[in-house]
Amino acid sequence: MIKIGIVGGTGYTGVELLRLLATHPEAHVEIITSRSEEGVRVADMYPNLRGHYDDLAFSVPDTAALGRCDVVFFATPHGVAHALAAELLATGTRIIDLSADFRLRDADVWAKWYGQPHGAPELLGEAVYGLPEVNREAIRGARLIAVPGCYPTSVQLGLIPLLEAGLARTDNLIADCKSGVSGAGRGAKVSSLFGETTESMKAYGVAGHRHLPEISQGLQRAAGAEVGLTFVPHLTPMIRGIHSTLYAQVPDHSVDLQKLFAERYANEPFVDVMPAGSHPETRSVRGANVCRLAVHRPQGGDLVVVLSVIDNLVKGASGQAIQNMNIALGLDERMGLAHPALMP
Ligand SMILES: NC(=O)C1=CN([C@@H]2O[C@H](COP(=O)(O)OP(=O)(O)OC[C@H]3O[C@@H](n4cnc5c(N)ncnc54)[C@H](OP(=O)(O)O)[C@@H]3O)[C@@H](O)[C@H]2O)C=CC1
Ligand SMILES: CC(=O)N[C@@H](CCC(=O)OP(=O)(O)O)C(=O)O
Repeated sequence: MIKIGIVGGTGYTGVELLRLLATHPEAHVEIITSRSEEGVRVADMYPNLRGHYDDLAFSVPDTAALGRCDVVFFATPHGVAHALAAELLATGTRIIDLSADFRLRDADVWAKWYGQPHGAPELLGEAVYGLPEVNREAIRGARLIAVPGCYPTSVQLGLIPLLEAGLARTDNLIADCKSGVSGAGRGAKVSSLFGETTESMKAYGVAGHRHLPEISQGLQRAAGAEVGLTFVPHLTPMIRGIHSTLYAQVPDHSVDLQKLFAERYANEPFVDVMPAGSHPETRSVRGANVCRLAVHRPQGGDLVVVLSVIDNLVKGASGQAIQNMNIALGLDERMGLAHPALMP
């Protein structure tokens, strides 16, 4: 069995890791940390996990104990993995980081967007960006994996077929994205209150959101050129899910876009290109490690619209993290992740 440690077990992505790993045939969670809930049994805090982790309790992070695990997931705010990664890697432990600590290649760009110096620039050369659909070979055997952000996963999967094929104009891409409230984490905040988020919707971060450089980095890699991207995230009254409506100018009408997308993702177990004319719904990916896509060319014009939906906590975080673990360890990529979504 693979010995697993999870740092940050009381957040939404931490408990989602527990839910998914409960049915993973090769994984055994040995350590789950929380500084605020030390000693509390996991099954007492999370009744949905009763019958699974009955002997497991939260403990404070202990680097020596984590270093005895085969894989440590960081489900923590940014900066935490920076502080512990080097020591853990030295013990031979693999790190799968759900935070943004190792997603950007450039430490100065990271510092600008995260408002603090990068805490481990010496590890950036080793860090692998864990989007399997573009980086599978590098993930195999990797010791330090940066799991992509939720918005970046949905936007990149939707636009890369057009960019890799050189079909989309790169100077005016638009990503109009809606997220459920769990994307903001489990910490108490006025902006996440039921009374603030129900029966209302709002944009935020229009002037610049920290996912902009991450998305741009991935799109530039796909396009082989600089990209101009407008990214507008929105908070919507749902718990889970991201719906991205993506706009790209595609002046070449000779290519069958439905076929292009279907072929690009033909061998991808967790990307579903829906039939022409589809409108994927967030509920159809709820709880599942899948991105559903639909490509449209309204009224036969130059503007192409791609619809992309994921569950922010699964393909946008914890499911993708486990997908990365499976690939890194040479397991079947689908192990523990094959279940369908909760809703039609
Ligand atoms: N929510 C989402 O949809 C997504 C989140 N992410 C990223 O994943 C990470 C976790 O997100 P999420 O689960 O929402 O976060 P939460 O805020 O819900 O949980 C954070 C967890 O980290 C622990 N923690 C906080 N500070 C420290 C610290 N200094 N040292 C050790 N543990 C700490 C907390 O427990 P305690 O304080 O008790 O120790 C808690 O368990 C973040 O970086 C987030 O940006 C990525 C993709 C999607
Ligand atoms: C709705 C909401 O607040 N979403 C978060 C992004 C989700 C997230 O956790 O960001 P990472 O993937 O980079 O960790 C935000 O806009 O900051």
